[in-house]
Amino acid sequence: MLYQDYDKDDSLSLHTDLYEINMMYTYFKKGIADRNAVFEAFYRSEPFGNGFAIFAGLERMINYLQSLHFSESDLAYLKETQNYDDDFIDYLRHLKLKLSIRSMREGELVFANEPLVQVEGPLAQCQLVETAILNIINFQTLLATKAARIKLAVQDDQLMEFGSRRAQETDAALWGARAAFIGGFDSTSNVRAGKLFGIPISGTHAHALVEAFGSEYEAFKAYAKTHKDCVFLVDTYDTIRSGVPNAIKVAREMGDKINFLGVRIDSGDMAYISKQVRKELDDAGYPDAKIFASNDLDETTITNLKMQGAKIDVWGIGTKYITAFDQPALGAVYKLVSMEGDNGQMHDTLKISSNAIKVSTPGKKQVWRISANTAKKNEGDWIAREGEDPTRYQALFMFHPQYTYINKVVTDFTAYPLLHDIFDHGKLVYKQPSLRGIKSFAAENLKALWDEYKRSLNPQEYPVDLSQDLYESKMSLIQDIRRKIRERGMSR
Ligand SMILES: Nc1ncnc2c1ncn2[C@@H]1O[C@H](COP(=O)(O)OP(=O)(O)OP(=O)(O)O)[C@@H](O)[C@H]1O
Ligand SMILES: O=P(O)(O)OC[C@H]1O[C@H](OP(=O)(O)OP(=O)(O)O)[C@H](O)[C@@H]1O
Ligand SMILES: O=C(O)c1cccnc1
Repeated sequence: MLYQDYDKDDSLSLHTDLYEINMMYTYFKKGIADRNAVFEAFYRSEPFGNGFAIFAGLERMINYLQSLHFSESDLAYLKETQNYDDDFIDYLRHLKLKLSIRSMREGELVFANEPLVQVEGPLAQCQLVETAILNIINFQTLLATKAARIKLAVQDDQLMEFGSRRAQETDAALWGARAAFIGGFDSTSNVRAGKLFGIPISGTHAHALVEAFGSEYEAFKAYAKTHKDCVFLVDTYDTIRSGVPNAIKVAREMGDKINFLGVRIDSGDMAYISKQVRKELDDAGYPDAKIFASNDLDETTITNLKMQGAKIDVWGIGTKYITAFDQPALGAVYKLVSMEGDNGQMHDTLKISSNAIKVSTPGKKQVWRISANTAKKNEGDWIAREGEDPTRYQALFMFHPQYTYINKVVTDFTAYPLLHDIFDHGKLVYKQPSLRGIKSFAAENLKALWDEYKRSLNPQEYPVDLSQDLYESKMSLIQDIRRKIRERGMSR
C-alpha cells in the first residue's frame, strides 16, 4: 500500500499491536472471547520526579472507542497478511463495542499505582483496545503534567505554547497543545488546535520577517501597518543597540494605531538582557510593554531566570515542553485484574514479579480521594475493592502498602470516588465538560494539594494507600499463587 492509498485507512481499529489481535484469535477459537474481564491502566512512578500527574486523554479515548469497528479494508488486510480463519474475520466484522469503561476525568490529579482507566467487558474487546488507550493516555497525561510543572514555575505570568515545529509529528502537536492548555498554558501557536479545540491562539513573528525586509525598522514598521497587536522580535542583530530602539521608534511613530504589546527576546543571557530591555522600555515611556522570552526554556531554566531577577512577563515554550524532553514516556501499563472463570464467577488475577513494585494489585477497584474537612486539602488516595465505601467509617485507617508501619487514622474527612462511568456496555454515558472547564478543574485540584507535593524538586510522596480488605486479598492471592507454583514443582 502506498501513502496515496490512505483513503483505505478508514478506521482506527488496527491501531493496535498485532499481539492483541493474535490473543483475540486464541480467545475466539477457544470459546472465551466473550467472557467478562476487567483490565486497569496505571503507571508506576511520577513523571519528571514530580509529586503528581494530571490526567488527560479521555476526549480522544472516547472518540476512538465510539468509532471502534473493523472496516472492510481492515478485514481484507488481516485476511491478506494473517492466517486467521474466516469465522474470526466474520466475528471482527460484526464486532460492536460492548465495554463498560470507567476513567479519571481530564484535569484530575492522579498518582502512581492507582487505576486511571478501568475497562470491563468481553475479554477479546478489552484486549483489542489496550494499545490505543495506553498510547493516548500515556502521551496526554505526560504532557499535561509537564505543562503543570511549567505553569507552577511561571506562577502568574503568561504562558504561550510554541511546540508544533518540534513535536513528534502532527498528532503530538495537536493533542500536546490541548494538554498544555489543560495543564496551565494560556494559548497555543497551533492554529488548527485553536480551531478544533477553541484554545486561544497567539503569536509574534520570526527572524525571517526582519531578514525579508533587510532591516528591523522596515520589518517592524511593515508589521505594524498590517497588524493592530504588535510584539517585535528584537534579537535578530543586536537586541540592545538595534532591536529595542527600532521597536520603540516604530511604536512612537504608530502611536494609537497599534497596541504595542512588547518585544520578544530569543537568545543570549535572558536575565541580563531582559533587565536592560525593561529599563529601555520604561525610560521610553512604555512601562506596560511586556517582555516575551523564548529559546529552549523549561521549568528549570524559568525558575533559575526568576531567581536571577529576569524581567520576563510572557514565556514561549516549545521543544522542551512538547517532546517531554527530560522524560519522554510515562510508562502506563494495562493489566488484567479480574476474569470470569469456567464456573461463570469472576475471580481476581495478579501478575507476580520479583520486582515488588511490579506486582499488580488484583480485583476491580475504585480510587477514593480523602480530603480533610477543615484544611480542605487532600490527605491521600485510598484504593478499595469495588463496593467498599470509606464514607461509612468515622475514622479511616490509611497505611503505606509497602511500608505498612507508615500509617495514620483520618477523621473528619470527605471521600469521593475518582473513577467515573464513561461507557456502559458500549453506550456513552458521560458528558465531557468544556475544555475551559477541564482547565479550571485542574487548577482547582492543584489548590487542594499541599505545597510539599507540588514542588518540582524532590517533592514529598503523596499517600496512595490500599484498603485493609484490598491489601489482605492481594497478600492472600500472592500466597495462593506461590503455593500453587511450589505444588506444581515449578519453583526453585
Ligand atoms: N541567564 C540565564 N540563566 C540560565 N539560562 C539561560 C540564561 N539565559 C539564557 N539561558 C538559557 O541558556 C540556553 C542556551 O542559550 P544559548 O546561549 O544557546 O542561546 P543562544 O546561543 O544565545 O541562542 P541561539 O543559539 O538559539 O541563537 C537556553 O536554553 C536559554 O534558555
Ligand atoms: O525554543 P523553543 O522552546 O522550542 O521555542 C520555539 C522556538 O521556535 C522558534 O525558533 P526557531 O525554530 O525559528 O529556531 P531558533 O530557535 O533557532 O530561532 C522560536 O524563536 C523559539 O526559539
Ligand atoms: O509566535 C511566536 O513567536 C512563535 C511561534 C512558534 C514558534 N516560535 C515562536
